[in-house]
Parts: sequence; C-alpha cells; structure tokens
Amino acid sequence: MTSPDSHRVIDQRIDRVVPLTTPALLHHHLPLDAALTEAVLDGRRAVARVLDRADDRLLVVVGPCSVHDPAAALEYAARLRTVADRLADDLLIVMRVYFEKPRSTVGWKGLINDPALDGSGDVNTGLRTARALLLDVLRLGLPVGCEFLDPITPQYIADTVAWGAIGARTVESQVHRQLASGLSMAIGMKNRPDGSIGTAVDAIRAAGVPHVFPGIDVSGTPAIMHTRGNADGHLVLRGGNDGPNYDAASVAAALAQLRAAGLPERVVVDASHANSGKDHRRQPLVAADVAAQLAAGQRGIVGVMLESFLLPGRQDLDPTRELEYGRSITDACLGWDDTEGVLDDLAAAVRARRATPATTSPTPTSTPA
Ligand SMILES: O=C[C@H](O)[C@H](O)COP(=O)(O)O
Ligand SMILES: C=C(OP(=O)(O)O)C(=O)O
Repeated sequence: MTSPDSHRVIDQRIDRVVPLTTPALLHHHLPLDAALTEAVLDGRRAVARVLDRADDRLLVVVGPCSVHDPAAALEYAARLRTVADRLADDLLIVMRVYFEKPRSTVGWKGLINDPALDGSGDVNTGLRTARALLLDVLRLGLPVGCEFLDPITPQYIADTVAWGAIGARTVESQVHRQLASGLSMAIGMKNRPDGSIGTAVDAIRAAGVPHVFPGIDVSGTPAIMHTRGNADGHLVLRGGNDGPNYDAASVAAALAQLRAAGLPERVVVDASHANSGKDHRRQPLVAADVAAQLAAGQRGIVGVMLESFLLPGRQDLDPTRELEYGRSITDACLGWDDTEGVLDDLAAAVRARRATPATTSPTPTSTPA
C-alpha cells in the first residue's frame, strides 16, 4: 500500500505509464510452433558446435544494423536463405535481426522501442512486430541473431534466437552479464568501445557461472531468476577507439588473453563498427583479411559478423522525407551484391583452412571456472 503522500515522492520524473503486454500473451498470439521450436534448437546446436570447433564451418552473423522495415528485412532474409543453402557446407549463416540499438548518447533506439520511428514509443507494437518478423525469418529457414539490450525483452523474443550478443556499451554491466548467464543460446561479448578486451573476457567469465537476480518470468510476474551460467560465451572483436582489432596480431593477442583466463580460445570478428570505422566499404577489406587468416590455418576465428542490407550505406531518419526502401537508418551496411561476394570469399577461405595445418593450437573448449 502506498502512503497518502506517496504521489509526492514516487515517479517524480515519469510522465506517463502505459501497460505493457506480457510475454505469455505475446507468445499466445504469435506462437513458436513445434516445427519452429525444432528449427531454433537446431540453430542453437549448430552454433554451439561451430564455437566448440566440433564443426569446422565458419559462423557468419549477417544482416542489417537494425530492422526498421520488416518487409525489407524479410526480402533480405529470402535472398540470404538462398545463399545460406548454397554455402551451407562451409558457412553457418545466422541472420542479424537486431531490434534494440544501444546509443552512445541519443538516437532511435530500435524497432521494439519505437516501431513508428517517430519517438512515440509504442513498445507493445514494437514487441509484436519484432516477434512476428522473427517467426517469419525462422519460417524461411534461417536461424536468427539478436543483441539483448533491455533486460525485460528477452522473455518476449529469446525463444526464437539461436545466437545473441551483449554489445560493446553494456559488456561491463553486471545486469547484462547476469542476463547472459541465463540466456538459452550462445552469447557473443563485444569488446568495449575503448577497445578493452579484458572487459569482454571478464564478461564471458561472469556469464559462465550461476547468478541470482530480479527479473520477470514468462507470465510477466516479477521473479527471482536463478541461472545456470552460460558456457557458450565467446569474444567478439569489433575494434575500438584506438583502431581495428581484426588483424592477425590482434586476433593472436585476444586468443592469448582468453587462454590466460582459462577460457576457450575462439573469437568472432565483427567486420563493421570500429573495425570498419563504420565505413561499409571497408567491411570487405576486413573480411578479406580475416579470410586470409582462415586460409593460413587460423582456427581460433570461429565466426564473422557483417552489417549488410539490400542497399549499401545508410540514410538519416528524417521525418520530412520518405525513407529509401532497403537502406539502413543506423550504421552503414554493405549492399546485397557486395555481401554475396564477401560470403563466397569467406566460404572459399574455410575450404582452404580445411586443407591447411593450424597456425595456433587452440586449447579445447571448457566451461569457465
Ligand atoms: O550499431 C549501431 C550503432 O553503432 C550503435 O547503436 C551506436 O550508435 P551511436 O554511437 O550512433 O549512438
Ligand atoms: C551496436 C552494435 O555493436 P557494438 O556494440 O559493437 O557497437 C551492433 O552490433 O549493433
């Protein structure tokens, strides 16, 4: 019971409170049926096998920086599915279907937060639109990858996700590490924006063990979550303020840092963000460098991330102008044609790696102590 004076102290900076749908209600309206459940489980198992090097393919998480137009994202997914099938012997392709954008200061926070792209913040519509798209992409036959930013949203969508990320801006946050420890899929921990690898290594270790924290359960009820720990945590190199970290020396240094921490020596290289200086035209150069490392026998690189959409580059979200179909409104993306070429090159590099002795001998995978 609140006291008669509570209105003077509670929510003094909250302008409006709008009811939020529950995860269970959203699942009821947009269920993950038996076939899609199997697809998600298959996707998660496949990702874990690549991370553990039980499968010598390369994980490729590829797709738009952010989804702002579900129709364009679905068109992209249909194209990607064809390539994913064609290159399935060499690449495990997971579509980047990102709905939550972490901001350095301010900006559009993604489709879940603001589906109308106008600041109206209709989170109920955002969650419904996001889940519907995730199911559509799964129906097309692609596993999906998401960044988990808000600690509440996973209950609404995480059942559809095969690979997840904790971003550079939140990798030091205890809230996100605890969350990762309870998430059901492999989680990539990005290095911090200043380039710190140690923070991401700490995050992998922290998420690898059980935690107890307050959250919500699938019915939307506040709950105390007791997690088991996530043994599938891994490092994602995305470059930092001082420059890129995709080159062979940076990869070797990162693997050594993982080894010193007693963690599996495996990294995913993000070809975008600070590794490309957010210039989409540099992503193929980063991917080519990674491909050369793979071809030379580097088995510590287990995955690559690409930001890619139907059209190259980016556009500003300008309320006075109609948006161009298929072009990113957040970070600049590779266009479709360039994407296909990069994927072909990465697949060729994986084939070359199979025929090449290892340049390093990564330690066997293990659960962090
Ligand atoms: O991936 C997208 C952006 O890099 C990320 O959301 C940060 O964007 P900002 O620095 O423009 O806010
Ligand atoms: C925000 C992202 O990346 P980072 O956390 O590396 O900046 C992203 O991948 O969308």
